[in-house]
Amino acid sequence: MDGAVPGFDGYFVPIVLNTDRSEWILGNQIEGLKEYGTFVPWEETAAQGYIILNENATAAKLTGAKTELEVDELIAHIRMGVQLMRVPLIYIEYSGRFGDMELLRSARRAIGSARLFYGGGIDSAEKARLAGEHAHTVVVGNIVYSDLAAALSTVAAVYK
Ligand SMILES: CC(C)=CCC/C(C)=C/CC/C(C)=C/CC/C(C)=C/CC/C(C)=C/CC/C(C)=C/CC/C(C)=C/COP(=O)(O)OP(=O)(O)O
Ligand SMILES: O=P(O)(O)OC[C@@H](O)CO
Repeated sequence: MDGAVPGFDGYFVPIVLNTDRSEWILGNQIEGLKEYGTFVPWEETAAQGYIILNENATAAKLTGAKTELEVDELIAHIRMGVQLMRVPLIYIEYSGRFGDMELLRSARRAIGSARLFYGGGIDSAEKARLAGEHAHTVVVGNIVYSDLAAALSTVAAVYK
């Protein structure tokens, strides 16, 4: 619940789409809303359909995510989020390693009117460029702490 800090431009609330553990689909979110619901800036807040595809990521272990998704399963998860749950964005999460760009390409084809976010293993401009070919938004994580220059180089690679 550390993210409930006022003053940011926006807030994303993740809903893990590829887990059977209900606390990561709605349980923790409801607990959060019980505590902070009155203060949430709804105009700047959106749900995020969160699909975790690296089995070694902390988030995958914590949530018991089913990370081995075939293309048709991935597309079904995206449609569940975008078409049935109406989330405005899907986050393909590979935190800790660079992901499968063919899967990302398939995700983009299925995304409809939602936005596609990608995160995981972006440590160079080239990897950012590859992910940016399919994702609307590329998220940079650990490289910010280990190599700031490389992290900054990703910006121009995506916004070209
Ligand atoms: C009042 C105010 C300003 C509010 C703004 C915030 C807001 C909208 C609050 C509303 C209340 C609410 C709904 C809160 C959400 C509560 C909550 C905790 C929901 C669960 C979120 C969720 C489903 C998360 C799943 C993903 C997950 C478990 C991520 C963990 C990430 C993690 C531990 C990463 C570690 O990364 P790292 O150390 O780099 O390791 P890896 O390399 O292995 O990734
Ligand atoms: O640390 P990395 O592997 O860049 O991952 C970033 C992001 O996907 C975390 O949500």
